[in-house]
Amino acid sequence: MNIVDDLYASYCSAIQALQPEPGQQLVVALGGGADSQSVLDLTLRYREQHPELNYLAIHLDHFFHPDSPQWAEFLRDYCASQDMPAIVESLPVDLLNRHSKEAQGRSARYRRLAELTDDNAIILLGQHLSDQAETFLLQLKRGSGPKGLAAMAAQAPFTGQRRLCRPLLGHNKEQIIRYASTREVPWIEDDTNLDTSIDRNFLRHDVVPLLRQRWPQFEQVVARSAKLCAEQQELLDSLLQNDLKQRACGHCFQLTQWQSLSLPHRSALLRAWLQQCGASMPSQSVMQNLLQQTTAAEDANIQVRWGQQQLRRYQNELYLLPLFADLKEYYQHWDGESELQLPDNLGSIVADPQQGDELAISEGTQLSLRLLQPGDKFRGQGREQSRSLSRSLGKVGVKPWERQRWPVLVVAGQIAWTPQLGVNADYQPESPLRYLHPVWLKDSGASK
Ligand SMILES: Nc1ncnc2c1ncn2[C@@H]1O[C@H](COP(=O)(O)OP(=O)(O)OP(=O)(O)O)[C@@H](O)[C@H]1O
Repeated sequence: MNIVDDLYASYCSAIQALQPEPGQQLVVALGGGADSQSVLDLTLRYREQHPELNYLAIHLDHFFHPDSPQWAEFLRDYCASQDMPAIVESLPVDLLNRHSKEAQGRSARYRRLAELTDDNAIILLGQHLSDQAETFLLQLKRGSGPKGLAAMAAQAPFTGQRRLCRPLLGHNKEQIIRYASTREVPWIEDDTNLDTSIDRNFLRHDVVPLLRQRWPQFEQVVARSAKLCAEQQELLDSLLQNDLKQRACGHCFQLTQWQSLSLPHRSALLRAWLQQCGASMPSQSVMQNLLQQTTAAEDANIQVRWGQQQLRRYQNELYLLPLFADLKEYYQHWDGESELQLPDNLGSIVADPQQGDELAISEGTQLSLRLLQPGDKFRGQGREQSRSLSRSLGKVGVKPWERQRWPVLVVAGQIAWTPQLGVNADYQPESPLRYLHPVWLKDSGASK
């Protein structure tokens, strides 16, 4: 089969595998290079036979190259000449030092692609066999396991019901160039792709050609390894599903019978849970630390942090939480009536005569809110003696990290009220004149 028919046959089977329904969006993510321009050309051919779908091309200009505005213009005109509906938009990226420019462009692009497309759109990307081999080698260089080495999937779920589809994944760069040249498809040559200080370009220009010289099938063979890794990962994920269902409940994870599992089993379960929660993956060393801590005694005070999240343990459960702000100094006056917004997603304090505890105050006294401090004492109603407020909260099941962020209402310098425990029996207002009814409205997620 010649390359023009061969590529089209692969394209058609990739799309058919997704069984698009009439009216469904087929979106070409257009970079402007030979790869995505070929995908666009294949899509135009497919449209002739399948007018029942909705077609769209999207190009997002990150201004990474001085010529990029001209490229955007060229792509807009080219799509118009082919009668292809197109969105060509600027998407500048605020570059952070931690990640490569390309990676940051990609994640900004994916976010915007999700916003610009229907919830069940099929988004077509131009990545091919040579990209796959490079991705595999990049993952190898990072020391990844099967999940990373699985590289790119021919089709993968994306946000909502959307799917990502890479119809060129079975063909290498030369074949795509041959296709584009034969079909007289114009494309943009980005000279930054020649910069071998970028890891991917180094592999593309200096490493893979050498490997192919010796082993002409190198890219195909690497793609097979990637596929095997993907299959292993899929199998592992399905084997873990049952156990995960029993252990995981949202952002909480049961450690019951934890010691009876092997170390790799524990590690795979924790990773699967974190992924299910949408958390960023911890590094190998953070993972090791976490595994060590989860096998410590049940009352061990586990606290493992990475990125913007932390894991804490309470009894036999692990909790995935955001990092908390330091609120030791937090102090806020309250008029006793209007809603008082607490910081760091802690919700608010309101007055609610239907639900609030009845707290007597004298006219003109100062009310203020702060968070629990070490040494705070509290005497429950009917109790003979005051005791540590933190311990009293612990007795009613408030978790240690919640206690550190627990609101306390102070009236004329005395702890008068705190959620869950109510009015402090040691608090004695002079000539009480009115009643407050404080209630804590927690934000969801504030004290999971
Ligand atoms: N600026 C962009 N706007 C929209 N989609 C893009 C853009 N850049 C790349 N893409 C899509 O993401 C895929 C992978 O990105 P990558 O950076 O590897 O592209 P590339 O190989 O440089 O671009 P091309 O496929 O256009 O040759 C591309 O094949 C294309 O489908």
